[in-house]
Amino acid sequence: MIERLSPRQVGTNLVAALRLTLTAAPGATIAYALNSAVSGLMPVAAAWLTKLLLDRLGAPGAWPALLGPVSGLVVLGVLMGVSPAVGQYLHGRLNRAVAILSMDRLYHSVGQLNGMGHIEDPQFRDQLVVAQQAGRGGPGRLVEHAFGIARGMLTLSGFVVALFLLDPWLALVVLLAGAPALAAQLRLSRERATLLGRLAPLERRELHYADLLVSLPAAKELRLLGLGPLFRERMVREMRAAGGEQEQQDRREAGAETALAVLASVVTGASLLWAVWLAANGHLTVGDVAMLIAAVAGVQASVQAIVALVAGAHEALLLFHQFRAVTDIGPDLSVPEIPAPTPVLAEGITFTDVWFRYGPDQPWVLRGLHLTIRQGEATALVGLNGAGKSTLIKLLCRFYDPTRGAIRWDGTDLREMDPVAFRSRIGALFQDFMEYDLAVAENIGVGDVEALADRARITAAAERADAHDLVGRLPSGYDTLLSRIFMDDAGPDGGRTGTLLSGGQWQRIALARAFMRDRRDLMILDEPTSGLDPEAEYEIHRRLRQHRSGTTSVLVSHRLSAVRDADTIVVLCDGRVSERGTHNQLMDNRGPYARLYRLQADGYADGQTTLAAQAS
Ligand SMILES: Nc1ncnc2c1ncn2[C@@H]1O[C@H](COP(=O)(O)OP(=O)(O)OP(=O)(O)O)[C@@H](O)[C@H]1O
Repeated sequence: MIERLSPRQVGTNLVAALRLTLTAAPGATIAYALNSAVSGLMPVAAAWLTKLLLDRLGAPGAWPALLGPVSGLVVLGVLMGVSPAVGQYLHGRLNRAVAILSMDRLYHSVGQLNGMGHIEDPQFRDQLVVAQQAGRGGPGRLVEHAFGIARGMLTLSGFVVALFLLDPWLALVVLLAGAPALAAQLRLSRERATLLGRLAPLERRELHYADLLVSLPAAKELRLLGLGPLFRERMVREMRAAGGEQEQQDRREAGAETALAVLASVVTGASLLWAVWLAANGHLTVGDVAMLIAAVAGVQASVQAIVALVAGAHEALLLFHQFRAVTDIGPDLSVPEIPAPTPVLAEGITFTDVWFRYGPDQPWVLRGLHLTIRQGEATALVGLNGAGKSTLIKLLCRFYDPTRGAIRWDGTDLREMDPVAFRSRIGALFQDFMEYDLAVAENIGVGDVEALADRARITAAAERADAHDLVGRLPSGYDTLLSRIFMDDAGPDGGRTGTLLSGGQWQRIALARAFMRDRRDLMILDEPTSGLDPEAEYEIHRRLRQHRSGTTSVLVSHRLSAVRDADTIVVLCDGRVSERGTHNQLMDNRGPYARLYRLQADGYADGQTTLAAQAS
């Protein structure tokens, strides 16, 4: 998953990271660069001043001449003490600003995914995990490493020049001794980055099990079925697998670093011997020896620091590349440069020979479906489990494009429209609606974000969904926090726990959310009353009938009594329309609809007979 980068990719990623930091924190970036440059030159300056001091110490009456190097060393000492603290502060500031900007960009790009294809793709989700990790500290780390390398290069060049002046051969040997370290660290950093990619699926599964163990929706089944130990054991298994991979990597790193440390010590020892031998034979002064020792140690320290920084930068670069792969991914549904307008629906929506499957390796769900949803009519979709009703709804919202065939809005193919503009024409209640950990008013208001603060519209939507009375009974009415995982600390008395609703009560809130968009062209209701008690269900359907005149609606329901007065009932079977018509027409047809309807009606009749028998 994490591949080798070409020099061009290295360059573009570095430029992109620098641009990101300059946008996020221009002042801190420039100050950090200057601080790095100053701190890079300080060790060399200190070594030269020490050499000067030592050489002048031997000369008679040298006191005035000593003042220069001494005061230089004092100033350097102060700078050396201050520079790391300043660097750390600037780095923290830079990192925080970059993390905010990169996470904002990452989630902006994820928000640009206009379909469901990528978000349901496990490979993309793994890539997303790496990008999330890289986005938080990655770009900042990359720039920090890049400046660190520049700082190290400055120190290194200073010491190399000094060493060359004293002994060119020694300079060459010390420099060459850094080459194996560079090669080894580059290899290790690539391995570390690849490891992150391999760990992503393990970590996602581990988090999934950990989440299940404390999740509120799973809590009941977990306790009743005793699933805790099973999921805990699976979580630990994923952690062990990830830990095993990390352990192997750590072992390789420890081995390589030990070998490199031994090599460095051998080079230092040999250079020291060489310097002492030269001094003993009168080729070097005491100051030269001090400079040579400082230069050998300085070159080695800066080569080591550069090698470690290059390796770190390499790893950060590979991760940043993944981050950019996600931020540059672009929309997963094609949108023409100049999209067709999305006019008010005048005639209807047509499905022409629509074939659809969720992926090339998945079975066909819709198989040559022809359907017309006429403007102003109520169309009901019925069919057995897995017949493709929810899939049809998802295509109707353009969460996916048909694999073959076309869906047209008043004759315009949905693919020619901008999905965002198109979806703003639709109101929907999905079978798997969301229960947001927000206040009631917000839970309803998000149905039309522009009206989030419009209490009158929120109340009207709640009244239509038969939810107003229920909200009135909650501790803070529309301001009640619907959550058991957050405290409601925004209220006047603060620190109150939130409230949890029943399934049917939640469904009414979700229905009210859908009604926030009731002036749109198309209202989609996928099993809107499945969790409601019979009285509430009757009431909601009565209101739906009352309000739907003139609006176009698509209703999916297994409760056939709820769909019997739709203008058209469409029966889906095996991804095709098997019959369509009004309730009476379909009953006369004696086809699948009539059979299902009788089955349900008989169930109720049997129940009534039994109840009557029990009563008598
Ligand atoms: N995201 C998905 N990825 C892969 N396959 C899917 C996905 N969603 C649904 N399917 C498959 O598509 C088929 C049709 O599912 P769909 O949810 O459309 O049926 P349905 O008629 O709404 O069923 P139900 O009455 O149970 O809600 C099923 O076989 C299901 O496994």
